[in-house]
Amino acid sequence: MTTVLDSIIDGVREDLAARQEQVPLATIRQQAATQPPALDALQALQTGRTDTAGVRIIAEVKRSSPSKGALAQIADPGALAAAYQAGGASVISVLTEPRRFGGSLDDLAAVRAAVDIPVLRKDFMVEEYQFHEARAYGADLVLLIVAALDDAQLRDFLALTHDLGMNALVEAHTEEEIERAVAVGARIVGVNVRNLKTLDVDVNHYSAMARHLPPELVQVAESGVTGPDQVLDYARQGADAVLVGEALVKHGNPTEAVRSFRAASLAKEAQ
Ligand SMILES: O=C(O)c1ccccc1NCC(=O)[C@H](O)[C@H](O)COP(=O)(O)O
Repeated sequence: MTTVLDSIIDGVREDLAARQEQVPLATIRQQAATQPPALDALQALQTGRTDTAGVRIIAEVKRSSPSKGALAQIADPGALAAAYQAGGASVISVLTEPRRFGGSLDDLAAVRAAVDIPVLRKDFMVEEYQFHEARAYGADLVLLIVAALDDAQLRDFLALTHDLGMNALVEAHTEEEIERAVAVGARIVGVNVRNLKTLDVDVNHYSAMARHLPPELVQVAESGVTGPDQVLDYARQGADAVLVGEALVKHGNPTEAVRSFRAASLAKEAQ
């Protein structure tokens, strides 16, 4: 059966083939090599569970989604990202897939130019070219979706990511996917409570999966945040960082939204 994830990836491959015709791999590699070194996303996220600064927020620039359609008119993604940073975001996530998410590499470049914190290229990474492209457009961190890759690809792409000086958010949904992420040496593991095959979102899924996450890894709770209470809940389950899209792009005041999410997690120890 063809899943939503399969059909997204088919589109990604078609678009990628067109881009590779325009800009060959050798050229994009050269462009990547001219970028300043990637910022350290691992450091930006890794003490979210243990220090007193509260859970780290990965704030997303998300125009639309397969599950919800259009979410927000984002006229200036750089300005939105700067507003997130002003609220205390630790990392900015930029969806660059155009067909279902309305994103682009131009969005990534605009965000890179507007902030001085790490930037995640959030896309469906299935070929080497995309990793050089991510770096060429200023990404510090890329997404590796375990469900979209076999073990050899996961291992090779993680190594390539590190060779390029970037970090990877390795995204799992099931216990088996967490085991695969750990086995290839992931340093930052996300549990997406959205099932990318069915699009079902179940925020309680995080607590069911969190117990399988090795404590030494950076742990990220992804999706399903509607307000500060959910951020606090993920923080209580041990998340170092929480990735938020829809709730932030729909909020009228993105700086205040990030600030309130961050502040909510500080209540973790209070009860
Ligand atoms: O958002 C979707 O509908 C979606 C569908 C298929 C694959 C990926 C999808 N979203 C990517 C994400 O995981 C989210 O953008 C991210 O975790 C933020 O989620 P949310 O805060 O629930 O917008």
